[in-house]
Amino acid sequence: MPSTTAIIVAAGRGIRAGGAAPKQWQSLGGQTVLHRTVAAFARHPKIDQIVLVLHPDELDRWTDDSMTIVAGGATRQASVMAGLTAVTSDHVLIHDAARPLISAAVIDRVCAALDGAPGAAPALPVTDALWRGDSHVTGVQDREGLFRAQTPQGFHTNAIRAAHAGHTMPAADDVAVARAAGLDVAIVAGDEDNLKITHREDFARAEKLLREPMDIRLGNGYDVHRFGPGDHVMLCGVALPHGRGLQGHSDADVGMHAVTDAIYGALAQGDIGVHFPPSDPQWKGAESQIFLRHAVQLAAEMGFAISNIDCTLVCEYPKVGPHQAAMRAAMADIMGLEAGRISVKATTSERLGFTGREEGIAAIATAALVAK
Ligand SMILES: Nc1ccn([C@@H]2O[C@H](COP(=O)(O)OP(=O)(O)OP(=O)(O)O)[C@@H](O)[C@H]2O)c(=O)n1
Ligand SMILES: C[C@](O)(CO)[C@H](O)COP(=O)(O)O
Repeated sequence: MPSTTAIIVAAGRGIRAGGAAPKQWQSLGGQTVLHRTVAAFARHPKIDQIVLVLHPDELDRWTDDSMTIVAGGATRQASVMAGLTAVTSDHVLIHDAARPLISAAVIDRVCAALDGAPGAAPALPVTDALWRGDSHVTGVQDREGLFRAQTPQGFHTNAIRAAHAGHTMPAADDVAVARAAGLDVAIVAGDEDNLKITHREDFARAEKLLREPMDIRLGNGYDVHRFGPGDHVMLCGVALPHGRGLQGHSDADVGMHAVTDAIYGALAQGDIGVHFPPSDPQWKGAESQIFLRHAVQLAAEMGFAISNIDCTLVCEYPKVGPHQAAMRAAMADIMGLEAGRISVKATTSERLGFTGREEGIAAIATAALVAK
C-alpha cells in the first residue's frame, strides 16, 4: 500500500473572513478551525504523516510535535511548495486548513482514485444556472461539465513536486498546477459540507452543520486524595504552595483526575485505574496531564469533541480562587480547548466531613462530549 502524507496549508491571513486572528486560529464549535482540520486527517487510517504549513510568525502556536511544521510563503502556491519539501511518502493530499468539515469518506475517495491516476480531487457539479453580469445579467453560461473544486487534492508526490517546480504562473489550486504539467486528474465526489471558510458568514454555516446530528454524551468523575507531607498540592495542572501535599500514586492532582474520569465516563471507557493501573510502577509519580491527554485522545479517536468541562474542588485550604484562571488555562492547553469551555470552581464543606477536617481534598467533575 502506498504511504500518504497530508499537507495542510494554514499560512494565509484570512483577510476576507476578518476577525481578531487569521480564520484558521478562530474558534469553530469550541475548537480552532485548524485543530478540527488536523484532527480529521490525524484520525484517518490512510494518513501516515501530517505536514502543517504555518505562517512564519505563527510557528510556535502549534504545540503538538507529532506533526512536521513548515514555514509557509506569501501565496498558497508558495506554501504548498514549502510543504512538499517535507513530504517523504509516495502520495500526498494537499488540503486547505480552512476546510475543517472534511469527511473521512472524501479522504477515502481521493486516496482510492490515486491507484488509477497521478492526481485526484473532490468536486461538486454545478447545479444552479450560471449567468454573467454585474448588477444586471449580460449573458448566460452553460453549466454542463462545470465543477466546484474542493480539497484535499491528491497526487503522486514526485509528479506534483515536478509540476510545482516548473510552474511560474499564479494558480488557484494544485489541480491547476498539475493540469498545466499535463497530469491526468480524476474527479471524485466532493461533499457539500466540505465548505471553505472564506467569508465571515461561513463560520455560521459551518457551526450549523456541526450542530447536526446531535449525539451528546455526559460523564461524571469523582476523586479524593488525602493530605500527607509536602509543600504544595497539584490542582488542575497548577502547583499551589501549601503546608502539606496530596498523597497518591501519581502527582495526586485530584481535580484533573476527576475531569479525566468524567471524560472516560462519557465514553463508557472505565476510569483512570483501567487505563493506568496503580499496580503498574511506570505511573508512579506520573504527571496527571498524561491521563488527561489520553482521555482527550480517546475521545477524538471515538469521534467525539469535548464540548465543556465543569470541575468543583472541595477543600477548606488551599484557597483556590486566585488560581482558577491558571487552572482553566492549564487544562485548556492540555485539552486543546478554549478556556471558556472549562470551568473550575471550589467550595468548602463547612468544616464537615474529611474535607472539613482538612484530611484531604475531593473533586467532582462533569464532561459533555458531542459526536463530531
Ligand atoms: N500564503 C498562503 C495563503 C493561503 N494559505 C492557505 O490556503 C488555504 C486557502 O486559502 P484562502 O481561503 O484564500 O485563505 P487566506 O489566504 O487565508 O484568505 P484570504 O484570501 O481571505 O486572506 C487556507 O487554508 C490558507 O491558510 C497558505 O497556506 N498560505
Ligand atoms: C484550493 C481551493 O480551495 C479550491 O477550491 C481554492 O482555490 C483556494 O481558495 P481561494 O478562495 O480561491 O483563494
